[in-house]
Amino acid sequence: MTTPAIEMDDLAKRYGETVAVAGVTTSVSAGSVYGFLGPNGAGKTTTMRLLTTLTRPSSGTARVAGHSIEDREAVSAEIGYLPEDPPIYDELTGREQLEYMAGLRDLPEPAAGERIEEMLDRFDLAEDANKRIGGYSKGMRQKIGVIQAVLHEPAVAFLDEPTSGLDPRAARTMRDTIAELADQEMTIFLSTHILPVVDELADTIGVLHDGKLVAEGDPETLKSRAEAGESATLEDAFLAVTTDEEAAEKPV
Ligand SMILES: Nc1ncnc2c1ncn2[C@@H]1O[C@H](COP(=O)(O)OP(=O)(O)OP(=O)(O)O)[C@@H](O)[C@H]1O
Repeated sequence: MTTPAIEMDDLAKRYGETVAVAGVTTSVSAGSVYGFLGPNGAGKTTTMRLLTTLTRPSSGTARVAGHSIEDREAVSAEIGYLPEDPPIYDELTGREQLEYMAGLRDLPEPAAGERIEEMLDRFDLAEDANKRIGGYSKGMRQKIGVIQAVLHEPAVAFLDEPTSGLDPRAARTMRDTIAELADQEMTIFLSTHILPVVDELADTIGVLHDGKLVAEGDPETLKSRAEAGESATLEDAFLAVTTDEEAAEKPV
């Protein structure tokens, strides 16, 4: 059996009184797409920040690409991360930003340059690549953010709402690209509120609610658990497992 790309063991994070992640234990197979769902405030971003070593757990452990998240340097070398607000410089052009990232990652030339051009082309950015990012639309910034997260072909890519701000054509390109990267054995940890995206791409879905993993399985299994029967959608399944039972049981 191959080592999982991500392993979490009772991973938890508290901010004062707030329990953001309440002890999550699971693993993600290498080369798979893991769809990470949950209502606002469920703890998805915090989990991704823990796995990408941007914040340290209050308790519990995790391993990413075989390295403990305590070893920031080792994990960083193996991952790419698209956060909600991608770190890009307004004063650079799109091409310069990607070249800068390739430099930080020590990517060899000419392969790096070729990959940058291929990605710019794929995301319809070639014509604007020499313009400053400061003048880019939200969708164009998002494309640069995603490209720089996967440019170095990391073992594991953490993508937070990768289709955010994208028009339908660009969103299609994004979904195709994610599927292609997974085919090339990249593990994709995908957090989004857009359920059809997860339904289409994810091999496994995990649903976080109040910091706890309340459901996990492949899309079809999750749907079959929803009460709506055979016609159940992922939305039905999501709503079923994230309803706050205490609140629902309270008399009105
Ligand atoms: N730096 C922080 N300091 C204090 N509380 C925080 C911090 N980061 C997150 N939290 C709290 O932890 C909980 C989980 O937040 P998190 O951002 O991880 O949720 P999320 O699932 O990503 O939500 P969304 O879907 O809205 O992005 C929330 O109650 C949030 O207020």
